[in-house]
Amino acid sequence: MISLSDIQVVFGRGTPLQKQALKKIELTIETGSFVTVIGSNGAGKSTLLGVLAGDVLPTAGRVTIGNVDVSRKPTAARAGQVARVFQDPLAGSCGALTIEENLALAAARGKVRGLMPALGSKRREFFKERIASLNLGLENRLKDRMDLLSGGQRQAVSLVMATLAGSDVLLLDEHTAALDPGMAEFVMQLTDQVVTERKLTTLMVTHSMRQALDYGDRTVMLHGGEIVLDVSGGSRKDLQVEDLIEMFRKIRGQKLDDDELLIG
Ligand SMILES: Nc1ncnc2c1ncn2[C@@H]1O[C@H](COP(=O)(O)OP(=O)(O)OP(=O)(O)O)[C@@H](O)[C@H]1O
Repeated sequence: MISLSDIQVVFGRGTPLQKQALKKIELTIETGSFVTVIGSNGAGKSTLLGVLAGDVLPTAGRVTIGNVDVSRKPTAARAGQVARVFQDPLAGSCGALTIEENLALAAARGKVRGLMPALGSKRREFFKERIASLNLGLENRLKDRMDLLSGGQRQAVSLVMATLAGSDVLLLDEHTAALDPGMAEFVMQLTDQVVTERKLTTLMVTHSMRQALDYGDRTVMLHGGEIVLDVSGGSRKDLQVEDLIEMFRKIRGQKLDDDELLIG
């Protein structure tokens, strides 16, 4: 279970640019739940993921993951517990390393570094099997550099990487936003499969209202650093994309800019 209690994040405290990105967030997420997170630009979505990943330490409040208080633990100390896939396909892997080198690094996340096991034939075979399950033919390209892959291929490999260290929590930060619609759909289906098979507790930030309702079992809307909507179960099943957009409009109290959300 993940629990956020009274989480506040203030950036640039005491400067003219001071910004309270999260205000007294209270959120409990059951183990294995898949939560979609929506909200307009600057609502605090990425900050929320950052608080869970450890790269944003809260100004106040408590974060627990699996009953362990991680509030003051930096990213490296949570690396074996929390995996993250970013919007930019170049962000979560190293382009200059080969696919298998990236996989080896991902598998070592959260473990004591130093004497890393060499990439022996057993490990190669294991990586090959995992990559073959993507059905993208990448199992024959394990020695290719990551930066030779398309954005969609890279996101697919990033999802495999996210599962290698045995993390229970998966954070997805608009991880399909930079892909063309066909590839975005492929990566979403893969995401759903990975989350279900591995029973991962997942938070997915998305600007797509369709994705927010089609995937996962709960939807949370942030606005101005606060949770303004939290739906699951029957009331979520009854929700249509149009209803969500209407709620968005009401909460914002103004007309939405076209780039603030995607209807599809
Ligand atoms: N490192 C930082 N320093 C100062 N302000 C920041 C920092 N990171 C985020 N902010 C501010 O905090 C607020 C919340 O930002 P955040 O990136 O969490 O929003 P978001 O909902 O993810 O937005 P978007 O959809 O545009 O990515 C914004 O006003 C943003 O400008």
